[in-house]
Amino acid sequence: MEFEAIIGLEVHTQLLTASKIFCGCSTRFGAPPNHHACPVCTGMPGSLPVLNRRVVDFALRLALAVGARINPVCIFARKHYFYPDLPKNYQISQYEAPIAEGGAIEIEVEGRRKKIGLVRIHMEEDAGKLVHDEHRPVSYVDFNRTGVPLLEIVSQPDLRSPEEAVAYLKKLRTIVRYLGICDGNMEEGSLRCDANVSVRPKGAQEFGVKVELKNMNSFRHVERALRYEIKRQIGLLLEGKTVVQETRLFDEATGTTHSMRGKEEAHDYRYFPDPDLVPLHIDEAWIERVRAELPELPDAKKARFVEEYGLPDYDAEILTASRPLAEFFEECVKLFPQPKKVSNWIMTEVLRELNREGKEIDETRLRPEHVVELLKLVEEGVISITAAKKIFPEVYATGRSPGELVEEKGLRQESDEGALEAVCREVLAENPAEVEKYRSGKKGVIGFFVGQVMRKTQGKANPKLVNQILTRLLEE
Ligand SMILES: Nc1ncnc2c1ncn2[C@@H]1O[C@H](COP(=O)(O)OP(=O)(O)OP(=O)(O)O)[C@@H](O)[C@H]1O
Ligand SMILES: [Mg+2]
Ligand SMILES: [Mg+2]
Repeated sequence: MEFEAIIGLEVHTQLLTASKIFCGCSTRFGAPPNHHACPVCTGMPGSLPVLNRRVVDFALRLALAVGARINPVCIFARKHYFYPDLPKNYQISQYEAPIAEGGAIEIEVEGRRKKIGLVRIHMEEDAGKLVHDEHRPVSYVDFNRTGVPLLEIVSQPDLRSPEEAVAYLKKLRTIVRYLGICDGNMEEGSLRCDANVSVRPKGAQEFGVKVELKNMNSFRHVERALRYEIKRQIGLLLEGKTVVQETRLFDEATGTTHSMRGKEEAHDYRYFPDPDLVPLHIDEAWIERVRAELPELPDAKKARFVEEYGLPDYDAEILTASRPLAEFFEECVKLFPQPKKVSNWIMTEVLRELNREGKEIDETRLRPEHVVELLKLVEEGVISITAAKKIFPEVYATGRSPGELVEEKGLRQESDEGALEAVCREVLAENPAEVEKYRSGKKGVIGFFVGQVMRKTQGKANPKLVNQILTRLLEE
């Protein structure tokens, strides 16, 4: 029997606002514990929350970017649960009437495009952090994160494989980064994902019982957790057992999932409208103000790169996956209007360095001028492409000028015609048999001659020029 997986993701994104969602405390990461906490975010009696307007702006940006319907009146609700990281004993979230509903995110897996529907986007506050002492039976609580604004983005159960789930997550991360509303760092927890997954016999209409997976802090973990869980559920069904609805934690050491708790029903949260926060009215003018400031989004940018620069889909996809990278590319093309050459360089040499360091282009010393200077040096025959590749890592690491490094390392190509012709004549004189072959029609031996010239010049001869000179001498 064949099975298919059904996956829906709940993604939490921490917003890049300066202050928290309902108070003026800083959201800056890395302060000593409990230095960004006040009566409001720690839920002291008598304190009152005041909504941060910027959070709404950010939520609207995302809603518009994914084509969601914005609710003209949205409501904050209390979601009750008892856990020490949330001192109020409820989380301010949204339940009925979230800020936006519907919309979709387009993904591409193995060349196939697919729209993944969204259920809703809502605003809420983050909980604090529990720190467990390894040596003593003690836990500490840090409220710096309590009240940091989050957007929760809930997808429809439209995903059918771990690969699709990862593609969706990556796309969502690209979008929030483009919008400048979240840094999308999964390791640091500014983008977190709960994955809901069930399996059913292929062709069945009804969904199976779902399990919610937590504790995956990288794309790889999401993929591994889902893969394991799908296998586990299929195994149960094949044995005639049933899947229980529950929350399971991913264990990265073993690549498995284990039960954390049975899934409480939504009504256990006793949601009700927060009486301290009035319903939020969002008028057209507000929406239009936000819309006017939206940047070009990844899909549009990709289409434009194909259209305007004549790039293959593949290049455009990779270059636009990061907004700073796309901007870097365009800066280069302005100075060196050969898009494919620029793209090739970025997709190989530049991305190799970035991936190795796990960095974004704007976190490095590399500037568009560096890449352009290198490409021009190659174009003008001053250095070989091999030499350009050789010095690039140093340009990248130090931000030094390629021209300077070329001189310092003596990588300048020999482009003096007279000098090169002398070497060419030498090579031809030393290889009369090969010359005969050439003259009898075996033009391919020219490669051999070029190789010999390169050897005699320690690789510094300009190969294009050598080729020209050799052809001229041989045809004489
Ligand atoms: N049978 C199913 N199999 C897989 N995924 C499902 C199934 N049914 C629902 N889902 C997905 O589960 C997710 C449910 O998220 P939602 O936030 O609505 O509820 P919740 O998980 O109960 O709430 P909470 O925010 O408290 O965790 C959605 O992404 C939805 O697409
Ligand atoms: Mg949810
Ligand atoms: Mg959930």
